[in-house]
Amino acid sequence: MASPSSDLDRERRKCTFNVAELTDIINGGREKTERRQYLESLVLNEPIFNYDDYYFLSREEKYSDAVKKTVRLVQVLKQHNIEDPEDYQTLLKYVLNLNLPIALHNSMFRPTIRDQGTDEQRKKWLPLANDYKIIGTYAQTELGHGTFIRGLETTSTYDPKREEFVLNTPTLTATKWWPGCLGKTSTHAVVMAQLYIKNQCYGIHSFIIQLRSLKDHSPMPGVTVGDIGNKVGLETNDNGFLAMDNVRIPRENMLMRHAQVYPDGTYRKPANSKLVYGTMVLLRATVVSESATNLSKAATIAIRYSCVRRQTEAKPGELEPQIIDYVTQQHKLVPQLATAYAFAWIARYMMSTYHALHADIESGHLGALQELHGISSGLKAFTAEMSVSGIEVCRRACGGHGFSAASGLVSMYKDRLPSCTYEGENTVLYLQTARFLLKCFRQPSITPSSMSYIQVKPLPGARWGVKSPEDLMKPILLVEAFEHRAQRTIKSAAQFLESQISQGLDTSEAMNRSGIEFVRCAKAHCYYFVTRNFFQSTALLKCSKEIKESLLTLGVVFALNGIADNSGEFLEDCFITGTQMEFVRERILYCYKQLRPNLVGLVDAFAFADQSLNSALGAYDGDVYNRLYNWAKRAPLNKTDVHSSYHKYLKPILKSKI
Ligand SMILES: CCCCCCCC/C=C\CCCC(=O)SCCNC(=O)CCNC(=O)[C@H](O)C(C)(C)COP(=O)(O)OP(=O)(O)OC[C@H]1O[C@@H](n2cnc3c(N)ncnc32)[C@H](O)[C@@H]1OP(=O)(O)O
Ligand SMILES: Cc1cc2nc3c(=O)[nH]c(=O)nc-3n(C[C@H](O)[C@H](O)[C@H](O)COP(=O)(O)OP(=O)(O)OC[C@H]3O[C@@H](n4cnc5c(N)ncnc54)[C@H](O)[C@@H]3O)c2cc1C
Repeated sequence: MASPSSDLDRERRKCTFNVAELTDIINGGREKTERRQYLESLVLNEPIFNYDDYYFLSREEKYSDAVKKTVRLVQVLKQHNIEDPEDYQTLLKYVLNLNLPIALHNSMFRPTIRDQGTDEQRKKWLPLANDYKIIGTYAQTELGHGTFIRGLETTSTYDPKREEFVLNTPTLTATKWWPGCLGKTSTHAVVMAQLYIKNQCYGIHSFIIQLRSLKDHSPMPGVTVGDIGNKVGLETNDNGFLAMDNVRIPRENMLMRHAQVYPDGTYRKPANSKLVYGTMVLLRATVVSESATNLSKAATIAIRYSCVRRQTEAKPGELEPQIIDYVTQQHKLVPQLATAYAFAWIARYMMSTYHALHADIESGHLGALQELHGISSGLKAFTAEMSVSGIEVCRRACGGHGFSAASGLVSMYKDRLPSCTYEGENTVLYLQTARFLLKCFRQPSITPSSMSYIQVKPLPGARWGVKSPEDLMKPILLVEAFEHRAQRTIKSAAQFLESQISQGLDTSEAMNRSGIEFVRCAKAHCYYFVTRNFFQSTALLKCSKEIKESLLTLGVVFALNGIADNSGEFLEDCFITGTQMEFVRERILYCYKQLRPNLVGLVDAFAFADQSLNSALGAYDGDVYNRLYNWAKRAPLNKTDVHSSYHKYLKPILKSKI
């Protein structure tokens, strides 16, 4: 048997490009790489951030361990004056392999105060939050409602006499349920509640509530709070419940940047009622980036392992091939790698679009709200869905060892799975994007330039200009196929809706009946958007010819697999012919062959620290079998040669039989 490490060494020698150059591209430049390395150096050598036995811990131990790590992380950040949120995100993404029990504090609580608080409120709360003197969460979802926010039942009633709001959980279904970090960690929460003034309801607004005493962490009077119990993954997080019984807060605790309640109870409504949903939009954009990072990790583990793992001698006596050399294995893993790169590029686009449109919104250009919502909803759903399914493909591609916790892929899958549900259930978000696409289809004036393609009506007899398999290496033709599919499905969804309305259905029922068409066109739009962005971004890169070639080939794999996996949608209007579909399959194989020498280089370029992968299968040195063996020996069941259950239960029956 060949040595696993020599297998990876050989793979690395075969790589045609400079891996460090690609790492810089992925990170966004040399300076960013150096910053990342500096941040890594601050934590990687600290024993507290060791994850070696993490997979053996119980849920409670995992939570407790995560709190310990969180506190140390906060100390490190303070010690080195690290305040830039980007640095914090870099640490979480590339270095620390866990969901912190302060995730919501940084990803939602602080941003909500920043975006929805007045200048005075920011001045009061942000220094406390930035310094972790208080820890907050975002409590919106209730037992009875998550998707339909307008249906939330928690009430916040203004008492003008005392200039206070009184918060209540009027029914069981009004109990806040699911908010991350709520159960045991947070001292404060932004609570979304229906605002009542003089018996009139003004809809959902945000209020800052103190949940726990800052002296001893016990729940505040009127507050019932706790953990909701075990769920799929996210064991380090204390997703919680919250019920409030006449909890009084000062008037100043309503976040009043957009809507105001004056001392006498006069209400001033926001310029747009959706401004209160802003933090969710930010987090949806963040999910795109998280989906990219995690799929990159999964591809790194599975591809390194597949170069080390050997199985089934082709001819008697010959060395068994590396499993990566089976084309079926390549067909599992190369598309995941291509998707990881496509998502890394779209994540960058999403974040810069978020910042640009958010700045527009801040300066009063509220038209940007629907554009940002339209783009971010679909991309959140699309990337979460493909990333989660891609992680599972990677896990299965590792065979039996993919089933072991030591692979790192089991917990990754479980921790990412909820991203299809939280921050807007995926179907619900696709439907939101579809609404926006249809609006653009009908109203050129509101269509942003990034979506102007929607205005071009697809020609009924349009045919794909691909004449040979070589043509499939041309980005323009690949993008054209996705553009055509998106245009056609948007048009067809609009026609379907109109046909329902013309049959006499009211708008909401017609929309419901059109839902499947809506989701179809939203997915088609997202595939087009991501493919187009991949080729556009890659074309702009200033890099070596070898890197550009590899990236373009990955783009072709992403596009061609998208066509092959959704072939019906391209064939049904005869845009693509059966012969062209054969070209597609042929070219996919060709691309796998082209990429084969560079697969390890392409995953090494993500530059994940071993600690952040926490995988016996995916470590840089490829020493898979020693790692698996040593890890198993440390399993709690192996602490003694004879387990206590032998003495308690097994011994009597074993003896009685002889
Ligand atoms: C390295 C850092 C890592 C950080 C990682 C952190 C990990 C954290 C982990 C988990 C956190 C999870 C947190 C949460 O889950 S918080 C709760 C999230 N909840 C949701 O997302 C709920 C989803 N529901 C909604 O968003 C909405 O209710 C809705 C489905 C969009 C419908 O809203 P509503 O009923 O008010 O609206 P209408 O249907 O009446 O639509 C009216 C028009 O408004 C448009 N609209 C809706 N939302 C928005 C928006 N946000 N912005 C702009 N416009 C919006 C909607 O499309 C309609 O437009 P139209 O033109 O069609 O009339
Ligand atoms: C791990 C995790 C962490 C979370 N963290 C937080 C948090 O920090 N803070 C917070 O406030 N919340 C949080 N949530 C709640 C989360 O945001 C909601 O669960 C999510 O928005 C989905 O809402 P729901 O549970 O009401 O699902 P439902 O809406 O009940 O969805 C069930 C099904 O109904 C369908 N459906 C619902 N409405 C429609 C519709 N209009 N059209 C078509 N189909 C529809 C959905 O597609 C889905 O198939 C978290 C949830 C999870 C799982």
